[in-house]
Amino acid sequence: MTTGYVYHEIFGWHDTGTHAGLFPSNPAAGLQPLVHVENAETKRRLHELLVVSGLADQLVRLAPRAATEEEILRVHDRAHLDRVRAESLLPKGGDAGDGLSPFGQGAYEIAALAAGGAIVAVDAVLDGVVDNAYALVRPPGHHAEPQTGMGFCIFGNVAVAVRHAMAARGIERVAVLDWDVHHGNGTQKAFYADPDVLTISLHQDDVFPPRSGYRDERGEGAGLGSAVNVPLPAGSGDGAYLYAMDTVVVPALRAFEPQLVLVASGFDASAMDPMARQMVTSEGYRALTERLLDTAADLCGGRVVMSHEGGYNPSYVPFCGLAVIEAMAGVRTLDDPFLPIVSGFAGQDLQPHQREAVDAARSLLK
Ligand SMILES: O=C(CCC1CCCC1)NO
Ligand SMILES: [Zn+2]
Repeated sequence: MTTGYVYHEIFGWHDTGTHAGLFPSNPAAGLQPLVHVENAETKRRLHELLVVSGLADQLVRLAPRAATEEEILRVHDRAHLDRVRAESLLPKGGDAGDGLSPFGQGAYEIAALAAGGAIVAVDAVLDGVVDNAYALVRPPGHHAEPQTGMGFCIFGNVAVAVRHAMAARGIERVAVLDWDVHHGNGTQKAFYADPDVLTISLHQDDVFPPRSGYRDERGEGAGLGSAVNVPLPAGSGDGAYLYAMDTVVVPALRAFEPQLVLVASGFDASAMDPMARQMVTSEGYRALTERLLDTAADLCGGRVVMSHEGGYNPSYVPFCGLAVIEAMAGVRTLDDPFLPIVSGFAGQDLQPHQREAVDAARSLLK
């Protein structure tokens, strides 16, 4: 398989500041300065592992381009775009819209490059330059809604790429699988009434955004049934995620018959992530990817594009990302040194309450 790879060092220059958004430094309250949890390090280390492992040499490097205003406005309101661009001109930047997502000067251009990076990956797959592609972009996008950024996301990178595939490339049916541990609310909202875009989100139940991603969020109007949510209990590991993949995601994709599949690929469901409480291992992510690629091979010539979202452990995200991109390229390089530890955690296999949660989601499939 030929796999495209989008990355640019400037993604590491997106400045999210020295406080965690939620807890700005406040000496009187005992809050010391803290590098924002969404920082460059984790993505940079994934990129460097791809290079050092030799996998990067087996990928087709794709240069990102900036998404145009027109492309961003297919998803977002003019007011949101203009506000981000205006605050991005300020020496101390601004915030994506929820007060938790600070950005520095120049953030507009970097966020436009992230969305454009997802577009470039889609074009390379649709043009047959590569079979599939991974866009290691930053800032992430899946929480950004049409009117506002949210949860460290400025523009909906995946949503912008979906709209590009449909409006500019004539694709009629697109499926989005979001396996970031947090609900893909932004992507869901962009297409909630659209029967031609299937959004599927696997996420830890009720973590972020608060009270979002419940099973009964299934779409509206003509889009009813085109949103699928699989909230998983805290502690869900490889067994639960693969059961959800096999019994909900794959059947939903087969019923929808997409012409293109995008993945909002976050690694914060991993066993070592600070921002949630799941237990997925690198081999779990590899297996999820292999199942998705097998399904996409049957449905849409294997056309799969992944766009990077969350994932905050700088030691483990690199090995999770390596496993996914190895599966996409059909090669193996370095073993995950953490695997013996995390795969040994009790509860990696499917637990009864996790089976119940997945079965409840499956019962709502149309
Ligand atoms: O990884 C993320 C960011 C989640 C955080 C945003 C504010 C608190 C939790 N979203 O996918
Ligand atoms: Zn996340």
